[in-house]
Amino acid sequence: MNDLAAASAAALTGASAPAKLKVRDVHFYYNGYQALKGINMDIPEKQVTAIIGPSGCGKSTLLRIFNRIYAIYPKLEAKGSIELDGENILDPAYSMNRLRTKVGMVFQKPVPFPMTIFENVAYGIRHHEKLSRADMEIRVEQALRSAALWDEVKDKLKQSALGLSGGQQQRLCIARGIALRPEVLLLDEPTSALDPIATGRIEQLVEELKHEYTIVIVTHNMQQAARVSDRTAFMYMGDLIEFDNTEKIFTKPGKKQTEDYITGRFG
Ligand SMILES: Nc1ncnc2c1ncn2[C@@H]1O[C@H](COP(=O)(O)OP(=O)(O)OP(=O)(O)O)[C@@H](O)[C@H]1O
Repeated sequence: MNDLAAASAAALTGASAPAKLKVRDVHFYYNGYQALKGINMDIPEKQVTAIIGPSGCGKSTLLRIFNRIYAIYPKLEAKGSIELDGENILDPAYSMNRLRTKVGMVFQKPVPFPMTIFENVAYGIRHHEKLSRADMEIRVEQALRSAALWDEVKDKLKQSALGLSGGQQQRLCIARGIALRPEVLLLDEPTSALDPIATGRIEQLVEELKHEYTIVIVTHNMQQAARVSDRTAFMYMGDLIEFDNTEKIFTKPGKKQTEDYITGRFG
C-alpha cells in the first residue's frame, strides 16, 4: 500500500474505532470486466458498516471479496490488499479454511441445508472442530440463542430446517454463520426476502450482534442502512464515493452523487 492510499483511506473513514479490515487499493475483475476500481476503506471493529448504492455498483462484489468467495472461480481476479488484523486475506497463502472461521457470510435468500435444525448448525462446526456430543449441543444452543431463534426451535431440533418460516430460516443461517465464532459477519441483503416483522427481528439481531462481531451489511434499503449501521459506504460504478458516519451520510453527505442517491434524484 502506498502513503496516498493510506491517507485516502483514513480520510474516507475518519473512524474512531480501530479498523478490523483495512481495504487498500482493491480492484476486482470478472473475466476482464472491472467491477471495483481502487477501493480504500477501513471497516471499524464491532460496528455495523452498511454498503449502499445503485444496482450493479459493486456492493456484493466488495462484500464477497471479504471472504474470498471469488477464489473458487478461475477467471475472477482481485488486486490490492485487505488486512484482517494485520494479515492480508487476499494472499493465497492465507488459508481459506482459516478465513472461513474468521469471516462468516449470510446470503440474501436463506438456504438451509436439507437436514435437521440441529444439524444445520452443527455441520459447519464439525468441519472445523472435533467436539464431544455434549459440547456440540452447548455450541448449537449458544448459536441459536445468539441468533434469537432458540425459543422457537428448542423443541423441534430434530425436525427439518426446511419446515421453518423464511424469517426463521434466515436466523438459522445467521446461527450457522456465528456457530463458527467468526470475528466478522457479512450480510448480503439479508432481509430482502422477508416480511416487515421478520425484517425487524433481523435488524434487532444485528444491533445485538455488533457488540461481539464486526458486521458488514449490503442493503438496497436505505432506511435499513440508516437504522442499523454506524457507518455507511456509498458506491457508484465500482468506485467508493463516500464513506462516513451513517448519520452524516443521511443528513449532510459530502458528495453530490451521495446526496442525489439518498434523496432519490439519481439517474
Ligand atoms: N459473475 C459475474 N460475471 C460477470 N460480471 C459480473 C458478475 N457478477 C457481477 N458482475 C458485474 O459486476 C458489477 C457489480 O456487480 P455486483 O453484483 O457487485 O453489484 P451490486 O451493487 O451488488 O448490485 P445489486 O444491488 O443489483 O445486487 C455489475 O456490473 C455486474 O454486472
